[in-house]
Amino acid sequence: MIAVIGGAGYIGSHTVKYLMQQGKDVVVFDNLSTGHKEFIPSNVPLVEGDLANKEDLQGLFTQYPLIDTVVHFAAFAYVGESVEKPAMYYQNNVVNTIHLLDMMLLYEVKNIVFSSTCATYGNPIEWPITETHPQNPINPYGRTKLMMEHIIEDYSRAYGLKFVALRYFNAAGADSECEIGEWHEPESHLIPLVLEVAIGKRPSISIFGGDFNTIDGTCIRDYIHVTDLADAHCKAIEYLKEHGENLTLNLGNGLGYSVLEIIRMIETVTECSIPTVITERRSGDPDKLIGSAVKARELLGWQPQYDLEKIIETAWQWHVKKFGGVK
Ligand SMILES: NC(=O)c1ccc[n+]([C@@H]2O[C@H](COP(=O)([O-])OP(=O)(O)OC[C@H]3O[C@@H](n4cnc5c(N)ncnc54)[C@H](O)[C@@H]3O)[C@@H](O)[C@H]2O)c1
Ligand SMILES: O=c1ccn([C@@H]2O[C@H](COP(=O)(O)OP(=O)(O)O[C@H]3O[C@H](CO)[C@H](O)[C@H](O)[C@H]3O)[C@@H](O)[C@H]2O)c(=O)[nH]1
Repeated sequence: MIAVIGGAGYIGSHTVKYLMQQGKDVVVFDNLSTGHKEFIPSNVPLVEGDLANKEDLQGLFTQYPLIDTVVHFAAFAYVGESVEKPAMYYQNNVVNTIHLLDMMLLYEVKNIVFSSTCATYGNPIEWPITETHPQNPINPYGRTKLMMEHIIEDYSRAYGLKFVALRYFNAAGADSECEIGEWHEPESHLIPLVLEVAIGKRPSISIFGGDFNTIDGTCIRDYIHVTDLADAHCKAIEYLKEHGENLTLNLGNGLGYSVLEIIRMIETVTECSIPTVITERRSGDPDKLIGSAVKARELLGWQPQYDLEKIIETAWQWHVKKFGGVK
């Protein structure tokens, strides 16, 4: 059985849906701090609990003794907030994750798939970024994730835990059946914010900086569909069971798009014109993040299915369904 920690959140809920479609046995553990109960399929049990409380975790592992694998999404993930409130981030992303690891050891659960991030690379020095690229995160959020990568490695060496650490690039898009999608409160990610302009909820999109060292002066990112991420998790779980070998993998499409290119693609897909305002840079934004996912393709046989247009189409369908009609 697979315990999905943070399974009511954006990437977690898409992974739960995908795992169920693959016939896996799943239980969700979530405190619903940023997740949504309605994102969990009715046939999947939810243990409402907080990683901060070891008793809640004991409850999970005693109630579901068949758990042999944990997929761990639960974390705080706003870069800006992590700069203002680092204590909150170190507590939830590091201390609370250590609780989870300790409880896994106590209940002899040996396999973990961990959500890491391209934010652990900081300002890259070469592209595409491979897994061996130096990791020098430039904000507390990225540092919490890098610390957890190291802690998990140490637990593996000393206590025999087996792990796959997945460094996602920019997760985007929604379930193609439009049952679930991206719903962060507050929303800070580019694509959903631009879609809010398209549905008339905001007058314009702020472009955070027009003087980056890129083709058009705006930041370049590697966007990867959330269902492609879900598929990679499923393959990572199978890999751990078959090979019992630790892995650290980038998950991205290997293609970079600037903020302006994203806005143009959204204008094409939505057939709406998007007013833009160039503002100050947001602190901690590297110019360009483009990942190499060659290792994930080779070792997991992972093949992303969604290009940028499909990513935006699914995000748009979900956005209109969830947040209202077109202006
Ligand atoms: N969204 C991205 O682009 C992106 C990119 C790279 C990495 N990540 C990582 O992926 C993971 C999931 O991101 P997301 O966008 O789905 O976030 P999310 O906020 O939608 O999901 C996180 C889930 O964890 C739960 N949670 C948080 N703290 C908890 C706790 N103490 N106890 C129990 N449950 C708790 C929340 O309620 C929520 O359901 C995070 O670890 C994030 O750092 C996300
Ligand atoms: O209103 C906005 C929002 C974003 N952006 C720009 O759009 C790009 C993408 O920004 P997002 O906020 O959508 O995503 P990030 O690139 O900041 O993603 C980072 O934060 C995520 C956590 O939510 C993940 O961890 C990810 O790995 C990490 O790189 C950035 O250049 C950002 O400056 C704007 O110009 N205007």
